[in-house]
Amino acid sequence: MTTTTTTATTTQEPTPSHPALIQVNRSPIPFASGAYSLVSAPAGSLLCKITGTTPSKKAYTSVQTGRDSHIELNSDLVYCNHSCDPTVNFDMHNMEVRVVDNRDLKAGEPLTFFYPSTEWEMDQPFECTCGSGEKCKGRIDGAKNLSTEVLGEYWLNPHIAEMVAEREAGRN
Ligand SMILES: C[S@@+](CC[C@H](N)C(=O)[O-])C[C@H]1O[C@@H](n2cnc3c(N)ncnc32)[C@H](O)[C@@H]1O
Repeated sequence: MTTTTTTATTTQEPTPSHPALIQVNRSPIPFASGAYSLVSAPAGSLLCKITGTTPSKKAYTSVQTGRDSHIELNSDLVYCNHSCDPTVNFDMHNMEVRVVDNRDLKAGEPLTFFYPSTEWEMDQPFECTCGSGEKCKGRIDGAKNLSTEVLGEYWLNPHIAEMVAEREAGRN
């Protein structure tokens, strides 16, 4: 008599870091995954504090926290993509993710921020696919190569605002 044993294989999803707040939609296409909001929240409100970070070198996953400092988020916040019409701000001085000031966030919307609001010169530039039409800036490589006028459309972290001011004064 022959016995056949079948072994079930399951793909284990990583444990969500923010199960009440963020849903990560994972794509088999490299760099095409994204974070989506599970909640609605008013403009300007605090969505979460940024915790559990570690200092790092500049990388496509890192976020700039100061002129010469970068961190790894070590959470599902890393899946927040860039948008030229973002839904949230990453405030790396107060370590907060807040809804943008000009509109409310609706459950189901992507959690996106304007990468040049934290990054001066990015490690891995890309052609933006945010789909924001005329608002889309095209190639995203950090604040350094965007005009002061364009940057003026967005909330900026203090380190980026400072570097823009220095550039204006001819020191950067
Ligand atoms: C920190 S990761 C964000 C999560 C990433 N989408 C993933 O699947 O791992 C940053 C990378 O995501 C991609 N990305 C983020 N926003 C994008 C956008 N608006 N257009 C095109 N690619 C984007 C770029 O490859 C970028 O280097």
